[in-house]
Amino acid sequence: SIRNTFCLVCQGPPVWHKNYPVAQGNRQSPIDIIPHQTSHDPGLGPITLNYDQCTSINITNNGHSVVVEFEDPDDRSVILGGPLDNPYRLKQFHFHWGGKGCHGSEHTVSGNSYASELHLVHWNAVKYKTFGEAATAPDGLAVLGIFLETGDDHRWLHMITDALYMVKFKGSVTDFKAFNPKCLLPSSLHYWTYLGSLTTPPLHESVIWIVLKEPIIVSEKQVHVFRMLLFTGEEEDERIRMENNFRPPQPLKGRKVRSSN
Ligand SMILES: N/C(=N\S(N)(=O)=O)N1CCCC1
Ligand SMILES: [Zn+2]
Repeated sequence: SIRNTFCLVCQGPPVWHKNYPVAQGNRQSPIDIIPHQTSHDPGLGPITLNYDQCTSINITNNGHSVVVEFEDPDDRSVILGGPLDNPYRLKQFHFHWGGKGCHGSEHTVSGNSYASELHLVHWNAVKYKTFGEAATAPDGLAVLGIFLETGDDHRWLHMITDALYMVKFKGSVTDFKAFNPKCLLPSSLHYWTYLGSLTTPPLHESVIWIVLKEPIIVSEKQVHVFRMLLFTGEEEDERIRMENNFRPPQPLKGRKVRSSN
C-alpha cells in the first residue's frame, strides 16, 4: 500500500496520476499566483467568516497532515460572500509545511513559497447532503488558504503546536474542543480566487480556492514543531518524519485568477 502519498521515497506527487488520472486535469491545485496577471473583478465582494459558534471536536494525524475536525450538523461555522453563491460549512482545517529551512506552502506567489500553508476546508451543504458528495462536485468545496511566513511567534498557533505531541503517530487522535480558527486569520481578508482541486489524492476538481494575500507570521520554532509529527504509525518499525507534505504548483491551463480589491 502507498505508505504516504507525499514522501518522495515512497510515492510522491509525480506518480499520483497513475492511480488518479485527474492529476493531469484542467483545474488542478495548487498553482503559482502571479499578482499582476490576475484580473481585478469589482463584482467580487468581500468574504465573511461566521466562525463564532465554532465547535472543534478533535485533532488528528491522518498520515498526510495534522487535521482539526469540526462538528458540522448545521451552519454554525460558515464562509460566505466573495465568489461563493451559498454559505459553505467548515469541516476541517490542516497544514502543509516543508523540511528544515526549506519552504512548504502549496500555492506560490510569483514563484515564491512560504514556510507553510493553512487550509480551512468548507463544503456546500445547501446543494449537497454530505461532505463526500460535495467533494466530488465542481462547486462542492471552498478552501480558504492562508500563508504562514516565519518571523515572530504567533501567540495562538501555540494552541495547535502544544497539542501535536499527542498526535505524533499516523492514526492518532485527541480531543481538541472549542478552538476558533478566527485567531489564525491575518488582518486583511483581501484574496485571490480561482477554480481548482484537492491538492492530495483523490485530487477531485471540486474546490473554489480563496487564497488570502496577507500571510500570518509564525516563528521558525513553531513550524519546526510540525516536523515532530510522523508519516508512520506507532506499530511501524521505521519512523518517517512528516515534512514536505506539499504538492508543487500545477499548470494553470488557461484559468483566470481573480483578485478582490
Ligand atoms: N486535499 C484536501 N484538502 S486540500 N489540501 O486540497 O485543502 N482534502 C482531502 C480530503 C479533505 C480535504
Ligand atoms: Zn491542504
